[in-house]
Amino acid sequence: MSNNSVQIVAPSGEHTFILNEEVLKNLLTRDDVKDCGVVLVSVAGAYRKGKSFLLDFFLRYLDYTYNQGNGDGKWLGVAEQSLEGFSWEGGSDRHTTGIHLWSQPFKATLENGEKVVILLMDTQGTFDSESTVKDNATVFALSTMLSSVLIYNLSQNIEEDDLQHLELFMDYGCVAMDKIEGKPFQKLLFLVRDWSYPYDHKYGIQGGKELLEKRLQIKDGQHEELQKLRKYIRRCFEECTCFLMPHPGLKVATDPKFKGKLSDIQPEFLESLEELVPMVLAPENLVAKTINEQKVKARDLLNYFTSYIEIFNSEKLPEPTTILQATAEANNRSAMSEASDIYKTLMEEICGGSKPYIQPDMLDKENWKVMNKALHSFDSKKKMGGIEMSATFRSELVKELEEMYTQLAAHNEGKNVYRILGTPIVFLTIMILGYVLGAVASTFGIQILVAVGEGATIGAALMLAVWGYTRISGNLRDVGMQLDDVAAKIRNFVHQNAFGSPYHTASPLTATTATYMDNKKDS
Ligand SMILES: Nc1nc2c(ncn2[C@@H]2O[C@H](COP(=O)(O)OP(=O)(O)OP(=O)(O)O)[C@@H](O)[C@H]2O)c(=O)[nH]1
Ligand SMILES: [Mg+2]
Repeated sequence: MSNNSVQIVAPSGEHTFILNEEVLKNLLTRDDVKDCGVVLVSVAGAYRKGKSFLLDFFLRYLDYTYNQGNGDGKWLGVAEQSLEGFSWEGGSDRHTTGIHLWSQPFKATLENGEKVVILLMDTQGTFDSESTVKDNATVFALSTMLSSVLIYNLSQNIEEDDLQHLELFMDYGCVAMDKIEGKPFQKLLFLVRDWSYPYDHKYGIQGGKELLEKRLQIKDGQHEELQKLRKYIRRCFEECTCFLMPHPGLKVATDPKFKGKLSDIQPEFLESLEELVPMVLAPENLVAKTINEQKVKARDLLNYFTSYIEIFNSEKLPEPTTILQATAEANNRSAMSEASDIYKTLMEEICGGSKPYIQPDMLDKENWKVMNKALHSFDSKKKMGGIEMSATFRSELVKELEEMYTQLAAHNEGKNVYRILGTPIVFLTIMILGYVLGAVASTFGIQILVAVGEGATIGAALMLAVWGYTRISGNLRDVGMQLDDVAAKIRNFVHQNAFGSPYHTASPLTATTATYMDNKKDS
């Protein structure tokens, strides 16, 4: 595997986080990736509990299955191979900081035919000695909000405080549930490492389900807060499950020279991996990210990352309503950038750089059609935040498209040979006509017309010479512009008399913001 992990969110000293937007953009807006759905698998939880180590087995599976196209189940690799990918190591101090993604999105097709990319996310462990509550909440929030599968990595058991760390999101989910369609999050997998009681509940998914059932049970006499938390965990996630992992053996846990060789790992740990990893990543088990029942595309993720980082950096700990607001804004912004992309692509085909000049009136009509298509794409997306928020983003979109059109129209004008050469053509034409008139008039001996013809020829030649001088030297620019003006007036006069309308080169925006807004009301 020639790829590596990239740190997309980095701690910045002041207990805030910096988004590495450039790297994330390169990853998510690649042409072959940006329009795909996203399966984002994130592993979060306390530090030093084998999160990065586990993800490297996920990588092996993805590489074997999706890059090499194998399906024979022999993805674990050979006994003596070291385990590489996301950086992991032994020791008591925290290792991973911020948030990392694997630099290669793996491509897959869901059973419904939808194309997706699978992204793996490794996160900074919570509760190390250097992080504040807010640092932990930020990393955990980003994992929860952005992933379609959240693997909550726990050590030995599911304890009450493990559940309480989910509380912020359950409050968010509770606020969100009234405002959005569907459940706020997709899949939550409690992964219990070093499970030591297989005689109570067996290793694997079955034992995990039994344990989770017990831990999420609502009992009489239980504190109201505990009951509420349990109810919401189930209500906020479409699927909530648990897996019990055996201890990997002393070499893994205590040997500083351990490099991840399979031969050094307890066989029952490897057997559990063979059950766990395909359960998350096999083609038939992939869960794509949705928000408000809408598929989230790779490029949309960028908007969500940006919005969430902003609120988590700017407030002490954001209120659930603020998180919801940020989600709704990112959701509208995604619809907006998709519409704007549609406009750009379609207009590029009509008047892009390599396309020839197009009549301004025609361009205006095409713009009207394309703009309506783009706005239709925005309008037809199910959006969060209500009509008012969507109307604000819509008018921002219209403004953006109009600005793009002004630039495109100006660029189109730049290709108009007649406009560039308009002034000299007018003066040259007058010179030729004057000369012809003089010649014809002299044949018939009409002296007055001879004088007019010669006067026109000399006058036009003089104007042409002065115009040429102003353009070449850059001096007397006002005079040059006045001559352009004279030529334009003559041209318009002729056009008006010949075709009944003046010749115009500038392309006025006939479709204004108000017109588009009216259009929306009608539709
Ligand atoms: N006991 C135990 N140790 C494990 C397990 N999996 C990995 N380890 C060991 O745990 C140590 C830490 O592994 P990492 O993957 O770096 O842990 P992490 O959770 O990513 O740690 P941070 O990045 O600091 O949050 C390594 O020495 C691994 O060999 C496990 O299931 N049980
Ligand atoms: Mg780690």
